[in-house]
Amino acid sequence: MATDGPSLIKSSVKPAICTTIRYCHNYKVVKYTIEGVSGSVIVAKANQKVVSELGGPNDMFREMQSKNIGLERRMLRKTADVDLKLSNYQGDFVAGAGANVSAVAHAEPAIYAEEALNAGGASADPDEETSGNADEEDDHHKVEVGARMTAFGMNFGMPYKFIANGESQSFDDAPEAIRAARSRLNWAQRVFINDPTGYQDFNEELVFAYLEGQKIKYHDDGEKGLGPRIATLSLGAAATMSLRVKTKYFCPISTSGVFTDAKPLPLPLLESSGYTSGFKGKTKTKTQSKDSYEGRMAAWEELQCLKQAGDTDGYRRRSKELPRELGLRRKQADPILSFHLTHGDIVIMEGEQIQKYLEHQVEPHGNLRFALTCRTVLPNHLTPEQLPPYEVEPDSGRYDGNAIREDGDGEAVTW
Ligand SMILES: O=C(O)CCC(=O)C(=O)O
Repeated sequence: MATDGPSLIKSSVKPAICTTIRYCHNYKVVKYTIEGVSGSVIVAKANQKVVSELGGPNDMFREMQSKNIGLERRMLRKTADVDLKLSNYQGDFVAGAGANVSAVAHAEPAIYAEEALNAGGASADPDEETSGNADEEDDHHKVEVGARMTAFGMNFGMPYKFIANGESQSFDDAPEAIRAARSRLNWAQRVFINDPTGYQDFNEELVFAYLEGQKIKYHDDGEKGLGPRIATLSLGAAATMSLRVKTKYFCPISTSGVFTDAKPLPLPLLESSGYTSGFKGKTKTKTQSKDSYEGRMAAWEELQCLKQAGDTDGYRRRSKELPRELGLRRKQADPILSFHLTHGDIVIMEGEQIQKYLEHQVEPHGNLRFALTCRTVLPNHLTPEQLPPYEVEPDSGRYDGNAIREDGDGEAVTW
């Protein structure tokens, strides 16, 4: 297992991941690319100069606690198109559902701020195994009407489909910290990804506030109608973010025991997720080699042939038979990547395949953490009724990173 270089806190990075590090504008920018999955996960670690910059993370964190920004544990919107994914935003329930977090944070903002930062830094155990949750894919079918989101949330700009219509607010009326986060995250995608052709202005910002014990369980952000880049600014307490391969791509068998027809991901990625090709399984009479990678690949190719030949019955029958023949057992993948996020850090997930093949969870460690996540909601994906009653103006792009520019930003180091 590799680590991301000299640092007090080590990330857990499995071998199928390539790590590149460079230093830029006082951020340590760590880029993870994953074998067989296009795109990348970029973690930009902020230093003291970054967090104390005028209008930067410290000022934003203070403002987020001193203004009422409408954070609530919101009811999940229940419509046919989001039904299956509602649990993306469900998790552990806390007392006082529906309460307004600003009121809590208002009580003693300064103490709260300090406690949250200290608790996050001191209590986190980044090398701890992330807890293997029950299969969230299955939870999708158990969503109850009236369920609330895990954390306290508020949305700005374009509406986001997990937030009820009419509950998003214009950036124009938002506190400065919200607008500043959007601007900084737009800057971050320009500077840290450095691919002008892929740039799309973020037009939506979902703010989550996590109080003690709240977290967001494994989910993906790959909803239809979103641009391929998602960027989050962390404020306050530390957190551990983990990514793992989705169960259906780790083990090609559905909950109902049918072969899930997707080309197997590269073996090193599966092995990094805890898969052992051709493990020895015991039957009553003999020890058999089961669930080999070659077997999975051959099964997938067989199904492609049946599909191409238009043999629907054969396809259906073999889809049911193959899991047993191959000795497949449904199993959740181990995380392939876990890293520690602290106050001021930025995470950018870039590329559709990151959302397609992987899912992520975030577990805060302190008393108060804000996650300000920006996305690009493609306007033509929304119906006229779903469009907000206000214009979402482009980000005026005020943030330019000049106050934290460093001479001689280092060469990238890759391994
Ligand atoms: O809390 C975070 O850092 C990320 C939140 C998240 O995963 C999401 O908004 O989809």
